Amino acid sequence: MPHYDLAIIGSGSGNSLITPFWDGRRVALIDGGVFGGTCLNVGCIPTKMFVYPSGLAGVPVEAAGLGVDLNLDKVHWNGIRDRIFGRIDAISESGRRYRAEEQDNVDLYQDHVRFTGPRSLQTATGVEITADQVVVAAGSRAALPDVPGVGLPQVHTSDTVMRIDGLPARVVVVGGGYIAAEFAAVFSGFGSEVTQVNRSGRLLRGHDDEIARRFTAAAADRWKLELGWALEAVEDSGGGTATAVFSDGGGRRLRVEAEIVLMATGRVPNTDGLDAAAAGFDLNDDGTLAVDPHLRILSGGQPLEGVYALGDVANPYQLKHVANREARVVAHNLEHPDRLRPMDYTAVPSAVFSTPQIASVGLTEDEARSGVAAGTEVVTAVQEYGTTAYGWAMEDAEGVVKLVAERGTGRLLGAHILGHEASLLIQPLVQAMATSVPVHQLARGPFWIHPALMEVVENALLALDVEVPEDAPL
Ligand SMILES: Cc1cc2nc3c(=O)[nH]c(=O)nc-3n(C[C@H](O)[C@H](O)[C@H](O)COP(=O)(O)OP(=O)(O)OC[C@H]3O[C@@H](n4cnc5c(N)ncnc54)[C@H](O)[C@@H]3O)c2cc1C
Ligand SMILES: NC(=O)c1ccc[n+]([C@@H]2O[C@H](COP(=O)([O-])OP(=O)(O)OC[C@H]3O[C@@H](n4cnc5c(N)ncnc54)[C@H](O)[C@@H]3O)[C@@H](O)[C@H]2O)c1
Repeated sequence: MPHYDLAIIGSGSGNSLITPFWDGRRVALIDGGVFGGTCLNVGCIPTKMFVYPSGLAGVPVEAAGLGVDLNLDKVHWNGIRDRIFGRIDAISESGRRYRAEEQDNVDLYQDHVRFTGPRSLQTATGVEITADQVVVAAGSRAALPDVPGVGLPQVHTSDTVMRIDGLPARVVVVGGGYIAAEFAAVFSGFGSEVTQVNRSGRLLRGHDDEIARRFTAAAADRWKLELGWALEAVEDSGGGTATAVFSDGGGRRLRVEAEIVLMATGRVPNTDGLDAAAAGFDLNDDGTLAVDPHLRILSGGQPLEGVYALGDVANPYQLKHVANREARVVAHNLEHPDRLRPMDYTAVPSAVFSTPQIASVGLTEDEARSGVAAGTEVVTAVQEYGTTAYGWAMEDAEGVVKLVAERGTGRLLGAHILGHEASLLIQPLVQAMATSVPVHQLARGPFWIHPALMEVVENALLALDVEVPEDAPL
């Protein structure tokens, strides 16, 4: 039975745990899927590599409003696809080869594995592995609705839809979250006829109401949007197409035929395949592994020494930058068991790379108004891109920055941006929240370049009705 100093389940964020510290120590890296995990192979990276050219395909429409006539001649889907995966597949394979063939101290097991105890594992092919320390970085997977027809070849998840052959004429996108928003924009930008169908009456429901409402309206301007329909079944319509059938719960049916039905209905943590019960691991209600602030897995409410979890299998964010930070914390704690460091989740931002783009950090207005300690006053400011000089240059009628702050202290509680490069514009606000810089200091301390689009953030900060100390920068 091979014994290791460290066993890691998952080669996504888990792969980065193998620092030079482990040279000369024995490490087992175990992954039953494609080497490199979700973000590299089927997640953040390929999606954004489709988002960017899809955005370019939309430039003629934007340019026409500014007096520049451009024509879109053709979208080479297969060429784009092959360029993307030509790069990604090579990175995955070279990472795999490095661990499997070039690092003497690392054994790569390309196999599924389950726990037989907190520090003992068994692979699907029967190899028993034990280790002094263990990290579970097993990620999450797409959750498919339990309806007839989900197994049809026309039905895809984000795992498979990026590799299809040829740009589909019609796509049905089921869901109203991140993945639905991004793929609806990608396919519609490239010219597919997209119908997005969502159960509830609003897209991106976890976001601030103002942003979700504006995004829902913006989406309806760009592609067909059907709200308030629950998926009942997918039927084979013959000729390579399928029909997604939805119900409004009151006897009405919606039938949408398309070449591709994309299920973007959430992701579930991969805890079920690990036999967490055999190891005695505690689970949260959402199925993630329960961990302490040092990211040690809990068993009966107590942390297990040297047994850690990180990423989608252990946090509710399902974001790569969160998994990366957790990996740095776990890497430190594995190497310094006598000086454990906690994970800090202050000001976790996220972005939806749709059209328009959305970025967000901290509390929504509703959360702030219901959650902030009694006696503190919440103030908000909404600033449209179109009120700034750069917004005029763009003729922007959609972009908006919404800020939520505490009046007395000037503490920024949340920031929500919809529009061009929202994921970039939000970063100074993330910085301010992470380092506790109050609104008056951020707005008036640094210079803000004129007339950059970033002025919309400066103006939103200045518009917040917070108390400004007398000695604040002018
Ligand atoms: C379409 C899409 C787009 C996304 N875009 C973004 C984005 O723009 N920005 C962002 O921050 N996040 C994005 N995400 C989320 C991001 O990809 C994940 O949060 C991140 O990849 C999670 O990393 P991880 O290390 O926790 O898990 P993963 O990278 O999923 O790694 C887990 C690995 O564990 C392996 N594994 C699981 N169970 C077992 C087992 N029992 N035995 C052996 N191996 C096992 C799997 O094969 C997998 O390779 C996106 C996700 C998707 C699906
Ligand atoms: N840019 C990014 O950071 C990015 C991009 C993509 C994915 N992600 C991560 O991946 C995770 C998963 O993305 P997602 O979009 O699949 O999940 P999500 O949780 O964002 O949205 C799921 C959607 O599916 C709907 N839904 C769930 N079950 C359904 C059913 N049976 N029938 C119809 N609709 C149903 C929900 O109402 C919701 O609108 C996200 O939470 C996100 O953190 C991040």
